Amino acid sequence: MRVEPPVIVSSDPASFPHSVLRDRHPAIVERVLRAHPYPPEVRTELQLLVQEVRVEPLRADAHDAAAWAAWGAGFWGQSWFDVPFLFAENLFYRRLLEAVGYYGAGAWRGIDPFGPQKASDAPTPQELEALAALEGLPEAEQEAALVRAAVWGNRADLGFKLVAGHVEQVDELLVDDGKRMWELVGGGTVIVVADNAGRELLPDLVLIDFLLRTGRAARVELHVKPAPYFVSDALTADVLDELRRFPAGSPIGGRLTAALRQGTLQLYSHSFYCAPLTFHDAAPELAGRFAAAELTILKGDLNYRRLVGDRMWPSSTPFAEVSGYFPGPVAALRTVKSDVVTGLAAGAERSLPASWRTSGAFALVQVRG
Ligand SMILES: O=P(O)(O)OC[C@@]1(O)O[C@H](CO)[C@@H](O)[C@@H]1O
Repeated sequence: MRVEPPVIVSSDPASFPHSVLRDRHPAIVERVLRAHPYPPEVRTELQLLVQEVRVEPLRADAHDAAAWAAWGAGFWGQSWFDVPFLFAENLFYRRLLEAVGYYGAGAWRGIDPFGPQKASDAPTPQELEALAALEGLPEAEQEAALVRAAVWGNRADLGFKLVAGHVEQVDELLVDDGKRMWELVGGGTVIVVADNAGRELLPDLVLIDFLLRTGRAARVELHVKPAPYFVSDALTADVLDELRRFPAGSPIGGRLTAALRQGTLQLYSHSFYCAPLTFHDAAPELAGRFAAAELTILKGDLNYRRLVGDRMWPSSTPFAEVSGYFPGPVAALRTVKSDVVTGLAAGAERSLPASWRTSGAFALVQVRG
């Protein structure tokens, strides 16, 4: 049994997690304050959240106060920088929703604090056309192109772009198990666990259309977040917005809409997706879905961290070993935007630039059958 490295915290001022809490979270709040003309009491709550030194629980009347009290047991009252990074980030987004009254009884209930930001980063008609044109290629070429579009689409993460500025266009896949991914699908159910809306969700939808129209999947479940999260993560409303972006008469848009109506494409969500947990702790209902699927495709950096555990693994730790517990075949498609990496060849990282784990210039397509 491999000894697990400790769970990542944010205490080292030179570390990536520290920069997320110190720089990214205040920048996110700043954007939220600009996005909507929130009333004074909301603006005050948001400013207090940014200034908070020690993690505080949700208000007692929150619908999920008890769950959060348990997840944070042992952490309440500690510095934001000293609690696990995954917990701190999740709590930040949950507390942000509390501050803006997302679950409250008032008039701002259900208003997505990140909605205007998502809308301003919508895919262009040219991006839609380029993806639609793939249909003219031989199927093997479509398979390869769709995996690449889906993995690089993961760079369209607004939380990341907020502080990353211009991303180096290195476009290097450090691991490419794409072919193996296609060998795993044979006409059953495929689950796609979505990450970001907009420019990431678009290639994901085109991939789903390919799975369904070629019979590689009889049924696809698209898992979305139950609430606004990590700025640009996709909700049901974002999927519907995205479908409306396909021009009238677009075959892909038409097929996807029909698939939703027929149930061959099903939208699904679970509170787990906004909880400070890894897939090791997925609820039985969710784990059962993964077990029954022919393949689960996990999109994005955060889902990768949830899959292998938010730990500073040596990068040569075998991916199959750390994902072996996942209840079914799994493919992780992810642009590398945080410290957690597994599955590289021994010594491979020696030739990479110092910033390779967080620059968004590298990506992974990793599969465990
Ligand atoms: O999951 P995604 O959208 O690919 O990325 C989420 C992200 O931007 O946020 C986290 C840090 O705050 C990291 O996991 C990653 O950098």
